[in-house]
Amino acid sequence: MSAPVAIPGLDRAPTKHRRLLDWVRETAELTTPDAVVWCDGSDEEWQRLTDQLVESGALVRLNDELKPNSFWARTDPSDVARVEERTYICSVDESDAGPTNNWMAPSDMKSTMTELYRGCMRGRTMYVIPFCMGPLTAEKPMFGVEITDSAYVVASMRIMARMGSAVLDALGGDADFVPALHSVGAPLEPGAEDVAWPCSDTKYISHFPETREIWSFGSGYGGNSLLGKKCFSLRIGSAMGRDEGWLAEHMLILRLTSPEGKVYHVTGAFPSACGKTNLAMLEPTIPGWKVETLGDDIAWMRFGADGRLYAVNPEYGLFGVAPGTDYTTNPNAMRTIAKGNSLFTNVALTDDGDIWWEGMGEPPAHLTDWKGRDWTPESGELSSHPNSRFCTPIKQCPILADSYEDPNGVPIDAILFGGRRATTVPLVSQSRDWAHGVFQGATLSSETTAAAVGQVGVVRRDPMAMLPFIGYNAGDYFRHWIEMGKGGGDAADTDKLPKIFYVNWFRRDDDGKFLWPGFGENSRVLKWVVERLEGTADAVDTAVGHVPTPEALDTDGLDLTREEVSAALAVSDEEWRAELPLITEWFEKFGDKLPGVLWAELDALKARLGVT
Ligand SMILES: O=C(O)CSc1cccnc1C(=O)O
Ligand SMILES: [Mn+2]
Repeated sequence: MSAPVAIPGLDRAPTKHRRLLDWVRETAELTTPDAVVWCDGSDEEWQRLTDQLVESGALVRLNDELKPNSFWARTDPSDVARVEERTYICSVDESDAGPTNNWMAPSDMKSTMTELYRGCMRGRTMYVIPFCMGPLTAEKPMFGVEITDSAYVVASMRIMARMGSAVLDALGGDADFVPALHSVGAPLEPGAEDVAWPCSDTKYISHFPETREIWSFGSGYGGNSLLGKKCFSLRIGSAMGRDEGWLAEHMLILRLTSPEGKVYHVTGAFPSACGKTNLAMLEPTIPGWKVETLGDDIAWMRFGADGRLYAVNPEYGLFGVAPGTDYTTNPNAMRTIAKGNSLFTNVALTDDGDIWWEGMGEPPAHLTDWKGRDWTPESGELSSHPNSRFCTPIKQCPILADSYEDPNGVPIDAILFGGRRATTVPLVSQSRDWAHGVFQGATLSSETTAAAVGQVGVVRRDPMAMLPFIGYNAGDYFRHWIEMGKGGGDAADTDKLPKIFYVNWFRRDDDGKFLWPGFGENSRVLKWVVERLEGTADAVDTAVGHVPTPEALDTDGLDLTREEVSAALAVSDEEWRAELPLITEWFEKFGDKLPGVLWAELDALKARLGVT
């Protein structure tokens, strides 16, 4: 039995949690950091870490007058987005990962990654971050512990999740937690000068659903390293939901209040960088309507005793796409970041110590771009990376709903599935019933964005906007959605289920011009959704669901002709007949895993389109 390794900080663990202590020790002995720090989430810790990051050149402190207690970071240009081709679901059986996930046998992945982790934290500090996804007051708090060698990750996790001493205390001596191991994969040789953004060309973002573990190596950025977000709350969370009868979804949550004072809650699933944050923080353009935010990216939905589906946002911050965000497109996001306490990554830095990105109107005469270079409007390049992000506390959002911290969540009245299609998909349609809504979600299609490495603008299936985040076989995931449609809680009544709608803000005319103004005007679509819930709005029964008549949509004050509104709402049977073989090809990927009810929905669509 080798003598326990003496690593400073390892034995100053402020916990008696045996499994946690053993895991931290094993990891320290494998990765051999110079020190271990148990993160407490305090202001002092934030100050110490950000000072250290500024000192190392990883962060630039912004002008306190302009963005108090906020910082600018630049990644290595090779580490700018989620790496889907290096993201793995390592289920015991390959069939449980399914055709939309990369798979490696758990034992093989662990052997491979153990060798990568061996000594990888040399010269660095190993931080232990106890965190909780969702309120600590939940009946069953969803604990995680992230081990990382990145102080940037610690600072970001303090914004994005409940973390530190309060979580460690709540963990007690034996609470369950999801162990999440992260390293930037860049050991620091003695005397070597550190780089501002350490990372590795070798990247693995691996998930072990059966044992609820996460192992990440080589990337310091976003969903690859803030492991409470996509890795825990969606990929591991979705497997938990499958096993326990709830849903972990890539959805915003908003509260909508009508002029009459009636309150509705809406969740919306939109692919990455397709406007979830904007919709979650919407400023309605129609009088008397109010939107309040509960979350912009992730929703956990469970049945309440009353048989309604209740949603909670497990996150504590907003990690939004910066470019395109400004006081016209998302004033509430701008007001949130204006309060400070935020991190900005891969945006541009102004000469007076503020941030700037494309979409903020006229650019300053000079900027420092996301690569650290001098930039002028004549540079001919973007000042900010398309996937650059603001990371800011959700509590600073001026329209945060007062029910945000309710551990039971809010009752959902409507679910929106949002695609990003230039053609074919109408502005909004209501599903015929739950099964048809699941069919709409399962066949959601979108043009790809910069949120993930790869080509932009390619149309791909993105079921429930969860394609990169389903932690198991997508065919089983569709089945789980169908099962959820049987209702739950003490009053399992399908009438209590949310109604499902399919929206598309991105349709264009033949000249490529958007047919719908979007942004705050999307409140008009929310109004029609509510009126459908109340049974007061007209609709045309089309092959793809109930679509508003042009008159049923409140377009007062909009500079749109009736023809333009009709074009946005149009359902072309010919265009949808062209979709049929693509949907068939998509469904065939899942073989016998695909629920028969979805084949039946496709047959019904064919019949409505006059295809035998
Ligand atoms: O994680 C990243 O690097 C960007 S991707 C992302 C970040 C925040 C919220 N959602 C996403 C996404 O891809 O859906
Ligand atoms: Mn997202």
